[in-house]
Amino acid sequence: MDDDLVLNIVTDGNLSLKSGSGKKGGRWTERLKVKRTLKRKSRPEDKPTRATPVSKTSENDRPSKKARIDNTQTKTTPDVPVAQPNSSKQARGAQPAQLALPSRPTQIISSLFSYNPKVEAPAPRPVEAPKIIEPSNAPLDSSTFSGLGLNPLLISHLSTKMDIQKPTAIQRASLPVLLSTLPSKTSRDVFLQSQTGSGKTFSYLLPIIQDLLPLSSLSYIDRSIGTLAIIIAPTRELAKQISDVLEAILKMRLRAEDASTSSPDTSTQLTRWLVSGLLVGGATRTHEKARLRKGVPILVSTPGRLLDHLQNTSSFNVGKCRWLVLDEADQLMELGFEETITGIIQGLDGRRRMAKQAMEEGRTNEVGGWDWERRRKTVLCSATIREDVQKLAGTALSNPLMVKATEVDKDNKDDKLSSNPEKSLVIGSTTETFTPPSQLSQKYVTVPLKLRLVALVALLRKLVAETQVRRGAKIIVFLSCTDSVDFHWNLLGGSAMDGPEPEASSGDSEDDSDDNDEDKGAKSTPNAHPEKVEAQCSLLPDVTIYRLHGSLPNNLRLAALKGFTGAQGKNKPVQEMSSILFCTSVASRGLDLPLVRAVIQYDLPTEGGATEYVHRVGRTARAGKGGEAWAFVAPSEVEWVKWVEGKMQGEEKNENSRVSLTGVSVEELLRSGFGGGRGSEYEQRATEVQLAFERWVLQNKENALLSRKAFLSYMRAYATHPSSEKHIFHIRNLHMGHLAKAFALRDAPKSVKVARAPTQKKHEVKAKSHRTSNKPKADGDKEWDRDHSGDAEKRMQAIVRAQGRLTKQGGVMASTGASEFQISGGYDLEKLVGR
Ligand SMILES: Nc1ncnc2c1ncn2[C@@H]1O[C@H](COP(=O)(O)OP(=O)(O)OP(=O)(O)O)[C@@H](O)[C@H]1O
Repeated sequence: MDDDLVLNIVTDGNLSLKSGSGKKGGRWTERLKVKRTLKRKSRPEDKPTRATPVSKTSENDRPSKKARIDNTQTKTTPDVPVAQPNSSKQARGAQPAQLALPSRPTQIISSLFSYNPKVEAPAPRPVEAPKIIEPSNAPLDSSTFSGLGLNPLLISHLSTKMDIQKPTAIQRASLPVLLSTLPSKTSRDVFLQSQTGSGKTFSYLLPIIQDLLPLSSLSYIDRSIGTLAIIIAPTRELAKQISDVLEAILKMRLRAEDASTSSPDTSTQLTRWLVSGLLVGGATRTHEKARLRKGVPILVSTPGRLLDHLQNTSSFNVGKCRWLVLDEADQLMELGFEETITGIIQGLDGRRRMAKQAMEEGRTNEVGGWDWERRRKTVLCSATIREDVQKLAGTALSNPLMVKATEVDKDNKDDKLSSNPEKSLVIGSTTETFTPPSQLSQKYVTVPLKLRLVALVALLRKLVAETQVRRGAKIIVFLSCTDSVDFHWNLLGGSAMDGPEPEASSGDSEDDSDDNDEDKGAKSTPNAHPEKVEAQCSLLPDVTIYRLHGSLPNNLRLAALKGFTGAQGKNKPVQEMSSILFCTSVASRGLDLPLVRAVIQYDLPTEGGATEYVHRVGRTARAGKGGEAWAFVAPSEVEWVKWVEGKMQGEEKNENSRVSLTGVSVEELLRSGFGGGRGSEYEQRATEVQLAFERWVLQNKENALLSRKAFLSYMRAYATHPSSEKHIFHIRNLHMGHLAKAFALRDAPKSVKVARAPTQKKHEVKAKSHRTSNKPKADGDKEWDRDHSGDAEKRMQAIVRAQGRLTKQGGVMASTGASEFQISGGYDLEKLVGR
């Protein structure tokens, strides 16, 4: 028997020591070690107790003794009787004699509540009268759409059909500029910058529609005029969302209800030629070409697909295009679309020149009278003015005006904007800070690694319970990688408190690694329900759980979003449906998911730092509504709180506008999630939940693989925090054994080594030093590493970046992964390779 096993087993004081003391042979040091161990075990005061927290939280602080878990043994917790797993090793009868287990063996599992690093209690919140915080992105009472010059047909439609009564600050600032009837040659491009959820979409859609609407009174204008406005969005989801809003506006009545009105805008008979179209790939090219040939006056598209049609679809009539909108510019840049956009602008210019020339030379059947002098107006929208966004603005915009909600707000008070729109508009503010809406309540909880999973469940239960009484709760949980999303979604959807007894080992034991891969299912699909995105969880009754990430096919991604927002509610109204979305950062930008009550950053952003944090929390507290943001912070990451507050605060020293996160203790959270009860009752309930999760992982090899994969991908994602954040997020600060608990594993998977970029390898080597075993890597792990060496999300971004580069350079693409990520379809890449 291995000495380590004896040393690390927490035993019952009544256990017989006899059999273990009879060790014969081996070196004398080993014999002495065994003797001492057994002696220690016989002293009751040496038994580890639950209330033995080990202190310190600083960088290299690790619990002085790790509660090693041995999944080859049967084990017990101090409090909770546990179902008996049939680990394969145990099934082979390797240990019982030496351990002299009680006749009805119970399982020993390291307690969730012992050996955690001490976490400093959050500073007590000062008791002060509740402040009334003015929402910073809400519609304004002081302004009306008609005062801004919006067409009465649009105003009436917004008000009666879309419940939009007053403009938001960015709409009040931008509409006068974008609706302005300045001479066409002097009209300027616009950079729209405003907080998340402040209504940027209406800010450009309304002016576009108002501009094109008068054409509807010309009898000879129909769809064959081609595309007059193009809106580019970085992802399919976003493009679809914009297209839905556009369609909703275009359903407007084309005649005022009171047709007797004297307004020329409302009395003229308008034709319904103004329709929208969506180009995002996925549909067959022939089908898309047919739609373009018919004519799509307002087009919403992702960049790659648009460039493809500009280069290859001759019937794409876009020579008269008057508007180009680049939405979510910061994400367009992050995904490497800069060169694609340059290509699009060149393509549009080229088509315009050709169309004009054809007209001048009489080579076209089109009717004359088009204002060819009018230049195309480009609008760039972004929540941030980062350097790369400014770079894009420099390329795409000509002589731009910057419209910012706050600055123009100040000016509006003096009534200056309407008379001189350019006065307050400056480009290139360098002291820019990016803050969430003021009414958003931001909280953080410092959670020891072992408690992460149960703390997440507790928080979800708390948030659901708080809102379910009155209305449905919609909660978004951000995770760092696709594997982790799949695991958590499957785990919550699959585990049951009274779940079945496990049938197989977790796949972490030595025995598994000796097995043939095919036998143990290592090659089976790791995702238990590859075609599903919807699940129910017994711990969260009446709540539907969805998942969303870049590796899901497009139809499932859209189904997840639709389901989450409640569009599929059967018996209940949308606002009463409770749902939770587990997702990666793919859902962090631009998506407007109505009624989101809370955003949980279970994993803090690995890329994008504070900006990404603000984008993610911006999925709630939209358009002046309330919302909560929760961040899970590990004990070694506490410095992050001050760091992110500082980033959001910027150079602003005004105490009244302080951006701060409120600390909540993990005990308080667990109590509220698992029922207050007396004393530490919540600990017992949390432990039961943890055990139910661990049983689920032990239940079959597929679950075990999901869990291990998620653990390893999490580690890889963690290692990608930029070097400027390494003082907060360093892999060496993570206790592997404790982290394993957060993936319902009873021990850390044996390998985190993956063939990756050199910088990452460095971290992985360090991570390896924390492994509980130095034994050679199991074959199964090698196989796994080879097959899953990259996090899907990262690969997606790399492919998209490469695509952006290749568009311009005509380089060679080694792999065509686009279809895997459904970004722009394999065809685009094949074509690029061919060029
Ligand atoms: N004037 C308004 N009154 C009420 N609600 C509005 C108004 N304008 C927009 N909204 C709503 O506000 C929400 C956010 O709008 P939108 O998605 O355009 O924000 P955004 O500024 O683009 O946010 P992000 O930067 O996160 O993409 C939407 O649900 C929209 O319907």
